[in-house]
Amino acid sequence: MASTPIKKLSKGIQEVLIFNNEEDVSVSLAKLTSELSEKYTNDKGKFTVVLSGGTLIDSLRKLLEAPYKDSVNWAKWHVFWVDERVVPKNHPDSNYKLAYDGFLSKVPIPSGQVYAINDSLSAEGAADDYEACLKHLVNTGVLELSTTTGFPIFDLMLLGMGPDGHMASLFPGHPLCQEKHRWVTYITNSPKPPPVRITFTFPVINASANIALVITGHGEAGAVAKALRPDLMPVEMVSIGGEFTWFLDKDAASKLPN
Ligand SMILES: O=C(O)[C@H](O)[C@@H](O)[C@H](O)[C@H](O)COP(=O)(O)O
Repeated sequence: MASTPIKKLSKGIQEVLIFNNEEDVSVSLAKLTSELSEKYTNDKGKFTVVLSGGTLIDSLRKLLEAPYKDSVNWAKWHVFWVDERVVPKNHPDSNYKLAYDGFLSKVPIPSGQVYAINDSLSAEGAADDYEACLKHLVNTGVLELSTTTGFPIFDLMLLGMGPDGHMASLFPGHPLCQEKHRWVTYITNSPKPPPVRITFTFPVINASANIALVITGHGEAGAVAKALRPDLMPVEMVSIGGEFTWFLDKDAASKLPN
């Protein structure tokens, strides 16, 4: 049974659906995911899905119930992680373990189509290895590349956002947010523990065909309000082909972070 949003907003091309409670979010997320699974499976014979950690996995629980558990064509799913903590796969901090225990162990996705990180490598090695895995999957036809950007296109990314506004392991103000070339990179000083992680970069996130950003609970309310503030200042609407440089004195810049 689908649940109806109590409110709809839009932010540019992004649609924002607000539900009465987390249960309704979960119901609606299952419906969207199963519809996209059917569409991509029918069109291309496969469905590439990217998971995050956090509360997202629990929000996927309705997919484990009727009608989805038996109607979704799980054999066509290919599962990836937008970010992963560099810990053994059986460690309590592992996003793989979180997803396996709460979701993947309960549906018949072939194990060869679940792409966990190599947990025997360093962060740098694991990021290189995961990027090589994605490139191999491009060569075997599981993933396609965007003809405009050259980055891999995933059918659906299921993402969360932290109270500080981070998504994947891309934290506000961190230089990794500026990465333009790598598909997968690593961080050794994540503000959210554990500190050592690998993460997809923004160009890969931006190449995805669909993103469901799932945010529930009071903890993230401040970050949501900041990200969705309705009023763009006129200066934020300027978009030019050449360079646009701000010249500020220290007083004018005094309320900026750092
Ligand atoms: O490995 C991680 O830390 C997660 O992938 C992370 O990016 C998560 O998606 C957000 O922190 C939101 O987490 P919550 O849903 O628990 O707020």
